[in-house]
Amino acid sequence: MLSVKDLSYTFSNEDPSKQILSRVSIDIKTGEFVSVIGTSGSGKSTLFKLIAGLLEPIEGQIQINGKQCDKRLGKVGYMPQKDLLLPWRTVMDNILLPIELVKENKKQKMVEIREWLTRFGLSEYENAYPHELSGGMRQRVAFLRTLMTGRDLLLLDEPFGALDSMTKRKMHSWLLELWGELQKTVLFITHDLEEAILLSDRIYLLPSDSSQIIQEVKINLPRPRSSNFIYQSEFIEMRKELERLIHDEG
Ligand SMILES: Nc1ncnc2c1ncn2[C@@H]1O[C@H](COP(=O)(O)OP(=O)(O)OP(=O)(O)O)[C@@H](O)[C@H]1O
Repeated sequence: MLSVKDLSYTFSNEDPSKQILSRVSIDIKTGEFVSVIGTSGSGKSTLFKLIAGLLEPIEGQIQINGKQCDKRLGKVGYMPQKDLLLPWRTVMDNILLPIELVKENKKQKMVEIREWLTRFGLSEYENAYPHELSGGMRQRVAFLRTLMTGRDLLLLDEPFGALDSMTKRKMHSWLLELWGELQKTVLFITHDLEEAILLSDRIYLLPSDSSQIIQEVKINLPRPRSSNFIYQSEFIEMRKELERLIHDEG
């Protein structure tokens, strides 16, 4: 579904040697859930912006569905780190944004969105404004807006980073159930190792120094998983292994 090959990027035109990403390669198969972890500033969000088409690489290729994709904007569902809900638009109008952009039939989509809002426990908030929502609710609205792009590949940039641990656990169960049902392909940024192991089929570890290579870890743990899975010995072993890798990398 997604193939990134030898991707390099720098924000500095004066000093091209100051690369944020250097020859990064990743592959995501259809239906996979893959996380990207790495220290702050290692270039995770930059990688997502490159895949989404908001930035252009200085080197390397990005293929979506087997095709080299130079015009990538709108080809993937992208949920940025900040939820970016427009404060002057209601929940419904925020979710309708991607539909307005491609000039689809809004009335038809509203019926579908109302069904999703009910499933997301937000049916009473259709006409609420973002400031009236809790953090978890805002993330669900932002996720629903990403879903409404209709894209099969979703890039989720640290969607639960700002949530308290109880809400986060609820959101994990919610996302695991939804992912199982929707059969979307997900690329997910997180700083939380437990979250990465619980949700993912594989994890990419982005190096803090762009001269080093990206590492890949397979999460060979059975599915379906629930949020209680984190207490099982195989999960704890996996976490130890990941911590060892991160420690060695540092
Ligand atoms: N628009 C920009 N102009 C210049 N430098 C930038 C810009 N955006 C990001 N950077 C720099 O690029 C590097 C990578 O940033 P990026 O946001 O991709 O990191 P990240 O791994 O997602 O970090 P975090 O985990 O803190 O979100 C950082 O050093 C950052 O300061």
